Amino acid sequence: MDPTWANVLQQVNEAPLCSFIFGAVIPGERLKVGRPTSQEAASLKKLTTALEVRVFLGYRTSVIVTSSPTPQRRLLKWFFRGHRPAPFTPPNILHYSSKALFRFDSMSPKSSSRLSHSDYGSTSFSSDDDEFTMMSSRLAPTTPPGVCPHCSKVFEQPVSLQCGHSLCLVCCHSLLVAASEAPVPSTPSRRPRMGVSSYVGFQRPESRASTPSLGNNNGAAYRTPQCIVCGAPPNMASPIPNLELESFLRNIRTLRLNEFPSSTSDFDRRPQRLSEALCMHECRIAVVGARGVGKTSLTRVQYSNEIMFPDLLGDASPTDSYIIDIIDGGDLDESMNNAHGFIVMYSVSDRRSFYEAAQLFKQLEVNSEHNQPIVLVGSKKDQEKKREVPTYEGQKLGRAIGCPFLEVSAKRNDCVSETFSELMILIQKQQKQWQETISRAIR
Ligand SMILES: Nc1nc2c(ncn2[C@@H]2O[C@H](COP(=O)(O)OP(=O)(O)OP(=O)(O)O)[C@@H](O)[C@H]2O)c(=O)[nH]1
Repeated sequence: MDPTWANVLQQVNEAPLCSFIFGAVIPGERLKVGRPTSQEAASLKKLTTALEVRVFLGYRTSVIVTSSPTPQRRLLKWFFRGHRPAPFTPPNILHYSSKALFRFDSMSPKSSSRLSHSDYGSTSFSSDDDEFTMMSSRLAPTTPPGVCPHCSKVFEQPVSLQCGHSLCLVCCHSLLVAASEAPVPSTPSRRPRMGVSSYVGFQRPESRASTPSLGNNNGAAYRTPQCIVCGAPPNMASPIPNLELESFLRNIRTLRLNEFPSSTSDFDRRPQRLSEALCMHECRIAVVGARGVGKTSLTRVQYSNEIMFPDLLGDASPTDSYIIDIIDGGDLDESMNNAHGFIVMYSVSDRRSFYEAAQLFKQLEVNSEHNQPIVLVGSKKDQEKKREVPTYEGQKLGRAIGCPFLEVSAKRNDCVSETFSELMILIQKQQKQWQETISRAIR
């Protein structure tokens, strides 16, 4: 498919209702499309509204449109480069960083997955992200991910309604009770008709009294209330326990960000963050180095590799989840205050950049208040013929300043994930040490 908006629009237009659209702001290598023109954006909005699907698109957006529901697994695998085995397990969908956000929405309300879009909600983009959101106008404002749209608290015993949206069991019950207590508009009594519908309308008075949880509407006994997210009508089928969501919520470690003495105050203030709802860790990694050493390339390759690191962290529990925000270049002074860790880069084919990396270390050592962990990286290791800095010099510098050293190639995707996971391990260790120090001081 030619990666143009005209093509994407055509695909969306032709896609049957059971199709899926995946939108992401990961700078994907395939189907990379630029910002749509206002006309294209308007057409897409019209289409997505008609199809009742929310699409999060933006600059550097990868869009995958498929006309069949079956290749979901393959597409997701492709999307995550096969790093995660099962699609539709919550971690696949929830793992994102503010700069690499993955959204999934099913156009089919009766999706095979019980994990509906409301379970993950919409995540507000930070104002500095050059992105925009197009939503179906028929949908109510969504709650943060993992939060019940009725009580606005993290789900407890979530159950899925027939439309696919979820509520806490208690909320579901109270909505039913409220519906049953609401005055029923006086309508002329209908003559009972033959068939299933007439049976539905009929209920013994004693059974109604004995089941106060059932909502009623002109005599019909409902077990699921009207959906407060999409307005789907009440239903006589019982809600289904959303076991996948429940087990995911159970597994999320409830380690609050504010337990860390790191500079997360700005994140704390952001409303409706995933971390607020589910208490995930947020972590900023600054990639610094001389011009042209490959900072952006490394960042991009890492984002398209895999976004989260729970399975890479050596001694971390498998439920540890980090939202990684990679700061590419940027102001060093600001990074020294904001970042939780640094990747200092030089290019193995540029000796000058090696000297600049050594200078950067000095700056970080002198000026950085938080003593953030650092990883030294020699980039472009694939350029063997142009090499100006031998490996042993990088190792020597790493030893001298006491930080891990790796040579990487963004071009070949060699040692990129390892670099980030190495740094994540150090950051995690440092945060644990801080925590212990604090709890000792409090005791
Ligand atoms: N051969 C090779 N080239 C690379 C690699 N990584 C980056 N490059 C090339 O190096 C050049 C600079 O890459 P960038 O990622 O833009 O470097 P940067 O450090 O972000 O540059 P500035 O933002 O200008 O400081 C580009 O032409 C890349 O294609 C690599 O691993 N191998």
